[in-house]
Amino acid sequence: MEKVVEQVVEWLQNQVKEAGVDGLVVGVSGGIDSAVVANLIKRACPENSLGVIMPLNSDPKGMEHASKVIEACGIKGMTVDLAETHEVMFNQIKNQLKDEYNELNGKLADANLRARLRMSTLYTIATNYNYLVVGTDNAAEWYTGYFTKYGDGGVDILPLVDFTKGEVRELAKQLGVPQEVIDKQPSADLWEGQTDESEMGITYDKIDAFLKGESIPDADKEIIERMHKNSAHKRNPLAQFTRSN
Ligand SMILES: Nc1ncnc2c1ncn2[C@@H]1O[C@H](COP(=O)(O)OP(=O)(O)OC[C@H]2O[C@@H]([n+]3cccc(C(=O)O)c3)[C@H](O)[C@@H]2O)[C@@H](O)[C@H]1O
Ligand SMILES: Nc1ncnc2c1ncn2[C@@H]1O[C@H](COP(=O)(O)OP(=O)(O)OP(=O)(O)O)[C@@H](O)[C@H]1O
Ligand SMILES: [Mg+2]
Repeated sequence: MEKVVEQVVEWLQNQVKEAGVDGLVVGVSGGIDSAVVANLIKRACPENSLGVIMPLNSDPKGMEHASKVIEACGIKGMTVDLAETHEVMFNQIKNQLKDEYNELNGKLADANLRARLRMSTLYTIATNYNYLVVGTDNAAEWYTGYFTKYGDGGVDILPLVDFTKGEVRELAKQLGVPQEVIDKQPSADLWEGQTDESEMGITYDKIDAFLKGESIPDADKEIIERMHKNSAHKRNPLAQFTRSN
């Protein structure tokens, strides 16, 4: 695992060099994926790496975990609370929609706006420091499209995209991520009580097994293949939709 860590760190350093930037920034949620990325960017750019905590009426325990992650890896930290910004923006949009506001679609739109406000915050900070925005999507999230287009999917580089969720857990152990962060249920934290596996209707273990070419029940395979097909537009945004293609 240490060898794998070294390879990813070297890759990150090359990305910084090739882009001609000065460092790297990531949003730190208190979840395992961003904890791993925070550790990796600290190793890649010890003096020029930043973790941003962006609470948005978030679970306080998660924010506590985010602070612990930043402390444990020694990365520079910053907090930008987005609750007020989100409330103002969502209410203004809702007021304009008036009686055409759709409660059901509105819940998802609200959740995705949260992810997109975080993306905007990270780019504002990245531009200030001349850093790249580092994404946290792993292979399971990327394949299924379980991320918000131009939200947490709106990033410059994706160091974990080749690693299954299980492999991310191995990396987390190797990097000394706090055990409580490793052990908790993955959650996008976009609404109260949300967990990735309950929303997707499938476990990460099953998605990982599928990605490794192992056999899984047909019903699970169908879920994964449906998610993959429906999210093709997210993995290659614009390339297939420009008129020149
Ligand atoms: N065929 C197509 N061609 C081109 N564009 C297409 C399209 N179909 C939809 N679209 C566009 O894409 C939009 C839908 O995509 P998107 O906005 O991403 O929204 P959507 O995929 O509906 O929702 C995002 C999902 O990712 C989850 N998520 C988000 C953030 C973080 C995490 C996490 O794990 O932490 C998880 C979230 O809980 C939710 O299940 C549509 O509103 C439309 O604008
Ligand atoms: N409150 C937050 N503060 C800062 N960044 C956040 C916050 N919530 C989400 N993010 C960013 O969005 C990314 C996507 O969230 P996601 O839940 O997939 O990853 P995670 O929380 O790191 O791990 P897990 O999937 O195990 O919960 C996070 O990794 C992080 O970069
Ligand atoms: Mg999370």
